[in-house]
Amino acid sequence: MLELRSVAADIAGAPVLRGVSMHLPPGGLVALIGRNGAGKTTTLRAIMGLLPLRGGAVLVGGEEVTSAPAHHRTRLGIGYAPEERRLFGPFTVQQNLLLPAEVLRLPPAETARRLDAVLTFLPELAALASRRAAGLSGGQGKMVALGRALMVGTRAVLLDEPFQGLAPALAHRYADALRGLHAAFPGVALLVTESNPQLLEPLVDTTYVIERGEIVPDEIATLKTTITKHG
Ligand SMILES: Nc1ncnc2c1ncn2[C@@H]1O[C@H](COP(=O)(O)OP(=O)(O)OP(=O)(O)O)[C@@H](O)[C@H]1O
Repeated sequence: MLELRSVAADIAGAPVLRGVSMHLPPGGLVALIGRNGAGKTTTLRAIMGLLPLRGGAVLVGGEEVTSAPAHHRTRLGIGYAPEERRLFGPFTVQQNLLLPAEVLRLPPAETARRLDAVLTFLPELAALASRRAAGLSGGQGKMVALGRALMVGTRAVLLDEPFQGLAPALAHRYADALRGLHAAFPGVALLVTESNPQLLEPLVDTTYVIERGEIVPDEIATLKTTITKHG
C-alpha cells in the first residue's frame, strides 16, 4: 500500500536518510524503531512530502508520489500525527478534527460519517469536543492528533512517537486504541515510530529498525543492544 524505495534526503547539507526502503501492507501495523536523531521523523516527513528527496521513490497504492505535494498524499488517504501534535489552540477539539476534512473539501455527509466513526472509536474526544485545544493536557492532545489523522487517513495513518511523554495510564489507553484500530477502521495501515521497542512489540506485525538514516536488520540491532548491555 505504502512503499519507500531507497529514499535519501539531506537536511542542511547533511545526509539524514541514506536509502530507506520500507513496505506498509494494507491494514498492516508496522513499527519504525530508532534512537533520538536516527531519522524516524524525517522518514515520516518524506512519506508526507514535507521535505525534498535527494533520491529514491515513495509509492502510495502503486502510484508514485515522490514529487507530489503533501496535500495530494493526504487526498490519497494518508493521515499524519506529528510528534508535536500541531493542534490549533484557539479552535475547539471538534474544529481541529474537522479541519483536514475541510481542507480536502470532503462532502459534508462524508465528513459527518468520518467524524462519527472517530468519536465512536475515541469516545473521550466526544466528551472534549467543545473544549479549546489550547487547554488540553499533553495526553489529551495526542488523542486529538490521532483522531485528526484518522479523519483523513483512510488508507494509512502515520504516528510519530505517540507514547512520548504519556503518563502510564494514558499510554495504556493509547495502546488499547491502537489495538482496536483494525476492528474500527479495517484496511487502514498504521506506521508508528518509537525509540523504545518494548512499547510497540506486542502490537505490531513488522518492525523496522533505523540507525543513522539506514534501515538495519532487526536481528543485528537486537544483537548490538545485547552487546552494549553486557559490555
Ligand atoms: N532542521 C534541522 N536542521 C538540522 N538538522 C536536522 C534538522 N532536523 C533534523 N535534523 C537532523 O536529522 C537527523 C534525524 O532527525 P529526526 O528528527 O528524523 O530523528 P528522529 O529519529 O525522529 O529523532 P527524535 O526522536 O529526536 O525526533 C538528526 O541527526 C537531526 O539532528
